[in-house]
Amino acid sequence: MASQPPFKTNFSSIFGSPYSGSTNDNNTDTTTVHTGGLKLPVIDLSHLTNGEEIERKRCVKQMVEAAKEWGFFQIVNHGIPKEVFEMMFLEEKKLFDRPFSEKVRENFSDLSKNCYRWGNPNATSPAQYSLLEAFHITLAEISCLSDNHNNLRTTVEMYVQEIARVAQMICEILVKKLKVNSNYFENIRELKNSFLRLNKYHPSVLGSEVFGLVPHTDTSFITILFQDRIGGLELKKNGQWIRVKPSSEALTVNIGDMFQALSNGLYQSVKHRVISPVNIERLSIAFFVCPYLETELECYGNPKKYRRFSFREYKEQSERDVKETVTRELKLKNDLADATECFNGSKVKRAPFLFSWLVNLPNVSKHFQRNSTLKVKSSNVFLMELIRKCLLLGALGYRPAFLLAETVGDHVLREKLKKLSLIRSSISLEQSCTLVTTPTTLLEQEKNLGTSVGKAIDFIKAQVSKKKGNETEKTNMRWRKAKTWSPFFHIVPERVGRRIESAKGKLRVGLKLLVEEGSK
Ligand SMILES: O=C(O)CCC(=O)C(=O)O
Ligand SMILES: [Fe+2]
Repeated sequence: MASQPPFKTNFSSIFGSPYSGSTNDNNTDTTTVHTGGLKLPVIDLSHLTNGEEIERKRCVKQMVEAAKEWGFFQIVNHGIPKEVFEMMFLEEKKLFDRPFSEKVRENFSDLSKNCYRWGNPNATSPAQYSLLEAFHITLAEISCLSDNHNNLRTTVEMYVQEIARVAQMICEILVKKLKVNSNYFENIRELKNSFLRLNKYHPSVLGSEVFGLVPHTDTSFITILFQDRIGGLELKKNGQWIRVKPSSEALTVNIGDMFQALSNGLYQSVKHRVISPVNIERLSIAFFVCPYLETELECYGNPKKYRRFSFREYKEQSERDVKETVTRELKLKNDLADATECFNGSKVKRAPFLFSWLVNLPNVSKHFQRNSTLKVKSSNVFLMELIRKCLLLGALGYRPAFLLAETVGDHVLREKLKKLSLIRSSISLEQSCTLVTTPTTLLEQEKNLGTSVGKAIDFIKAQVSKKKGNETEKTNMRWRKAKTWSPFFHIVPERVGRRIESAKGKLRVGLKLLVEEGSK
């Protein structure tokens, strides 16, 4: 019986069939992986136990620096025998090889209901879909693993024993630097909310825009990952995705949201993702050190970036974030469909030229991306145009511009539109507008209109400045900000995919909300 989840069918039922590898999302950002020059810190843990005091101190310093600078590091000589990993992988394989119909069954291996996850049923775009299946086993559940799978239980117990020892060492070092209450890590093996995640990534069959695991941060204090030799894990540093080299000797450690909060942002919970392997499967095992639900986290440092909050509170907030994002996403999709429909056909004839340009923008962008003979550098150029025109149209009082701003999804833009629309300009672009449909003619006409658009924008800027008195500089600054704003990271609701699975939200969003609510 087939063990693999029905990814293709599921994917097609969400996004339509057959999947062509091209979507309306400009958000996948899968191509910008840079590896040259940057090397993930590798920390030799043997210095902690065997080394001289000076070596021990150097090792501690390296780890703390890595947590601050990278939020990621690799550890070698951790003392876990390689047989432990081999046995764990064997059990993991056996588990994933069980028939799919069994794995989805409630109480499979006496595990809890949501322990087996695959794909992402809540994805609203292919870029939110993860081509993986995973078992999520909390420490509390290990002892419940059924006797029928005794090997699994004993192997998992052994693995957790070993990995928790290493986690204990790392957490103690990291927390010591913070001068906060270190009770959080008294006995990691007893933190029943901590969990193992067994991941199996399937070869990319749904197109290059679909991730193995969508970009996310971990909710944990720290996560320790063991992976096979296939690779695919990438982390984000200075705006670039960097590949983490797999190694059978090294474990990869990353800082999670809880340590970022505890350290008042000193340690970084860094965004990471997995690119689907090509023609091969990939296995990994992640151990997440998490507090008890009722544990209250208080950050170190002044001024405090985050108020005191419990882990439960954080998780619940995150779940709300996820729900809202999904609802918002679906609403935006419908809005865009409405807007497109509205401006297709006869109605479009009455629409101003710029608006039809806007509606066609995603297609235009794709067209030029594919056609290298045209001198358009990237879809960024088009998206910046989209923003500029949204602003302009909003300023001229066209309500649909709000819809498109919503679709772009950036609050700076929306706020700007709200303000600008109060100042009705007398400029009418409609006079010079004719309906256009093809990307080339659109661009040509846009070029012809270039100067008047520029003038209109200048006029609006002047109006805004006048209205705000001597706030011209401020306005210009906001304007520059809107112009340099990168749309990619706002369009991707990265919270949705992985976070739905793990019921967690974006630290930036989740904790910011907490701060705001708590700033009394
Ligand atoms: O499998 C990997 O390389 C990363 C897994 C991961 O990030 C996770 O499970 O949160
Ligand atoms: Fe992760």
